[in-house]
This record gives sequence, structure tokens and C-alpha cells, in this order.
Amino acid sequence: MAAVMFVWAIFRQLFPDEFQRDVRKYGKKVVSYVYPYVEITFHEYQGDSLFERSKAFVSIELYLSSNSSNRAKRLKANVVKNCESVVLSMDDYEEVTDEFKGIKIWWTSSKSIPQQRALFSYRGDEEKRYYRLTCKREHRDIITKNYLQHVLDEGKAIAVKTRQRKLYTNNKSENWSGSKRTIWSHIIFEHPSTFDTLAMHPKKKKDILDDLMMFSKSKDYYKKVGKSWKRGYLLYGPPGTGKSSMIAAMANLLEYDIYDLELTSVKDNTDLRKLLIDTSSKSIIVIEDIDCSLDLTGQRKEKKEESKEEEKDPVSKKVEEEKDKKSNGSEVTLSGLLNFIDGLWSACGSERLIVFTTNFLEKLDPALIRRGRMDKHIELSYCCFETFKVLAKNYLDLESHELFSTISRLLEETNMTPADVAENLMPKSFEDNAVGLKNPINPTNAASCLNKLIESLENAKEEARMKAEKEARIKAQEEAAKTIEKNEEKVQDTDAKLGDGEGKRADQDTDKVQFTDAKENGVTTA
Ligand SMILES: Nc1ncnc2c1ncn2[C@@H]1O[C@H](COP(=O)(O)OP(=O)(O)OP(=O)(O)O)[C@@H](O)[C@H]1O
Ligand SMILES: [Mg+2]
Repeated sequence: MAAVMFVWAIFRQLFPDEFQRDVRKYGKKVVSYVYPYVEITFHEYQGDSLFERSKAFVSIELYLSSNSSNRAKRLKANVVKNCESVVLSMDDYEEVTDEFKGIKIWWTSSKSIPQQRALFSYRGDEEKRYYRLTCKREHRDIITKNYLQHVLDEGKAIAVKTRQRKLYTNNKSENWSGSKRTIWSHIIFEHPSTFDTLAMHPKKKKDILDDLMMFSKSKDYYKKVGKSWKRGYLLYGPPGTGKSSMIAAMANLLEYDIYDLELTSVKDNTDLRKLLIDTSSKSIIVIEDIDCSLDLTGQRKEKKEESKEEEKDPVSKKVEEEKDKKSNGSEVTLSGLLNFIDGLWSACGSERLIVFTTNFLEKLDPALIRRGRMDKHIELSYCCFETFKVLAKNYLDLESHELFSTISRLLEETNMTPADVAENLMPKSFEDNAVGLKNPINPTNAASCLNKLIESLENAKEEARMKAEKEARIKAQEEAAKTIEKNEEKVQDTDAKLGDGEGKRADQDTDKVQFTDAKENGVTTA
């Protein structure tokens, strides 16, 4: 060994670099003729992308961590899902073996360290980690065609299972500096709402659940019919009826990320497009209260009323629309938003839901919510008895109760949102509980909550009655005032006419006398 190293050192000293490179190259060639193995290397960062880890590398890392970590002796620990679990992966320079259809495969993790580190190093100068797969030459085909695909698929599946879902929101356009981090900010998404906790008519709920499940499994169908794999949902209804809760439930059901898009922070249509490109697949893009976000609504109608010419000339209409946007600070236009939803750019990425929520369906432009853009319109309305039953089950563990019939009647007679009903069903005291403080639900608490709800419903009913009466009274007063005004106007008109007619009447008097005479004589004149 000492002799070999000595000769090697002399060789490196005496011969130029180019010559050494050639020797190494040909040396490797010679070895490869007799070397019975194939090696495939997967680098952590590839090609142009210096900031994004290679997807293959990440998948392999996950695959090896779940399949081979029990065989490796040195491991690295990663904490995921808010300290809930630990994922172990191979440490650097560790080797593990795997088996596929009776074939043995070796995986090694390693890193190449740059010779000199630049003072201001960027990604390219840092250590480059890689995984190396080694297998026998005769298994080359099966490894490259089947085994690698198997590793990538398994890795992807593990990523979906272990990933922390995120809730993103867009930063103001002025604060962007190009990378995804500055365009969208995020926190870990941990909303507890699910379709079990969501109170709505069971039939309607099932319909939505089926629709969502169908969508998530329809990759091939969308491809077949030539549509990009996305679906629009419009949730509308009064405040507190569960629109936001339903979005959270959708995300929890399908395990999607949420991109909560604040339109007023977007400078113009180009920025809107950038935001869209930077969203990932398996996500829900949400625009809450679309009717208030920007004055996108009703513009078409107003313009029509304002000017008939614009109706004929769509170009000038768009120019006007853009001018209006400028005055609002955000230049996002209706056409920009329509393109965002189903223009050419919307086809980048896949498996996405776009959800709009609004309190006023009638305020929205029909183009925005037509089928194809917003495929499913879901109304979330005031609490009916079926909705109440779900809430009672969730909040009080009650399937039935003697007070249910009273509540059912009152719910039919008055409008109360599920949010208000839920608030009444929240037990206020924990001390009454005989079992323990942790579970506030007991029969006494349940009955008192139901009574509280009945009281609130009666109050709401009384308030609604008084409001209706007041409105009727105001309307009657207004009608009366209008009638008086009209009568006065009539009187004034008659007076004015009479005043005008004074002079004329004197002239006409002679004619009238003649006319009367003629009538008396049985002669009619035109
Ligand atoms: N259908 C429902 N099922 C269960 N809980 C509900 C339902 N509707 C409302 N709630 C309760 O009321 C609260 C408010 O509901 P949510 O924020 O979903 O209403 P919203 O329709 O989005 O209202 P807004 O139009 O004001 O945004 C929720 O935290 C939830 O606890
Ligand atoms: Mg909401």
C-alpha cells in the first residue's frame, strides 16, 4: 500500500493535470470492462434548478428512510408534522441493501465536497449530496425499467402521507423578489373542520362528498375529454353558514394545500398569473367574498346602463374597465380573473380546486360563475332541522330529545345561521359535569343548551316579527307620503292650468255660447 501511495504521489507531482485526467479516464474504461456492476447516481440538485431539490432525490430519500432505515447503522432524524413523528433517513456515507423480485440492490448516500469554498458561496459551491444505486450488470434492465419506477412511486406516496399541509396567502405585489417564498407566505394548515363536523342536509353533503371523491380519482377522465384537471366550486349563502368551514373540510378530506388569494393585494393581471404559476398541484385556490374583493362585479351591467355605445363596442368597454381598476389601486380586471380560472395558464399544474365564496350571488357577473368556470354551485343556507341534528350530535352527543320537536318548529318559523345555533349549543359550564372536567357534555348541560337555543330562537322570531312590522309601518308611511305628494302635485297642476286658462277662457266664452246653441239645436260641430 505504501509503495502504491508513494508512486501515486510521485505521479501527481511529475505529470501535468491533463495527462492525469487521461490516465484516470482510460483507467476507468479498463476497469469497466471487468467491473460486474452498474452504478446510477441521483444528485440532490440538478441542472438549472439550484434552489429546488430534485424530485427523484426526495422520493428516494423517503423510500429509503421507510424501507431501509432499520438496516442502516447511522441515521439522520427529521421531525415532521409539528413534532408528532420522527422520520429517519440514512446518514452520509452509509450503505443499505434492498431487494426487488429477488435482486439485490445497494444504495449508498454520499456527498461531493468542493475543493475550494468561495467566500460568498451560493448553492452551487456547497456540498452536493447524492444517492448511488449499485446493481449487477445483468439486472440493469429490470432495475431501470421497473425498480426505479417502484421507488419513485413509493417515495411519492410516503411524501403525501407525511407532508405537512400548508395554508398560503399572497404577499403584496410590491414586496415580491422573484422566488416562491416572497410571492406566497405560508403557515402549517391545521383546521379541525371535517365533513363529519360540518352541519348540512345529509343528502346535500353526500352529493358534495361524492363529487369531490370523483374529482380526485378522475385524472384519466379529464385527460380523455381534453380538460385540465381542475374544478370550480362556488359557495354562497349568508354569513356564518359554513362556507369557510366547508373549504377547510374539503382540504382535510382530499389532503390538499390551501392558497387563500387576496385579490386586493395583487397589482395586475400579470401578477395574478405569476401567483397561479407558483401554486402547486393538489391544492385549493380560494377567493373569499369575491363580491367584495374588487369591484369586478356588476361592471358590465353598469356600463350597459351608462352608455349604449359601449355595449356595441367591446374594446372601449374593456379600456373603461381597466381605467376603473387603476383608480382602485389594483388593476386586476374581470377578464384577468376569468383567464386566471380557465385560460391557457390555468392548465399548468393539475388536481386543483378553485373555490369562490360570496354572500350575494346576484352581485356576481354571470360570466364569472358560469358552468365550466364554477362547475358546482353550493348554497349554504340558514339552519334547518336536519342541519341542527348534525350540530346536536357533534356538540351534545344527542340523537334525539324531547325538545327537538319545539326546536324543529321554531327553525321553520325563523332564520338562524348554523354559527348562531352552534354558539348556543356550546356548554357554558364545565363544573356541572359528573364524569370529569374534560367532557362537558352531560344530560343537564344538554338540556340547558337546548333550552338556551329555544330561547334564542324565540327571541330571533320576535325580533324578526318586530322588524317586519317596523318595515311595514315605514313602507305604509312612505306610501302615504307619496300619495299626499302626488295629490298636492295634481292640485298644483290644476291650479297652474286654471291660472293659464284665465285669459283663454275669456276668448273661448263666445265659442262656448255658440257651441251650446248649436247643441241645443241638435247640430254637432267638430
Ligand atoms: N354548517 C356548519 N356546520 C358546522 N359549523 C358551522 C356551520 N356553519 C357555521 N358553523 C360554525 O360557525 C363558525 C363560522 O362559520 P364560517 O366561518 O364557516 O362561516 P362563513 O359562511 O364562512 O361566514 P362568512 O360569510 O362570514 O365568511 C364556524 O367556526 C363554525 O364553528
Ligand atoms: Mg367565511
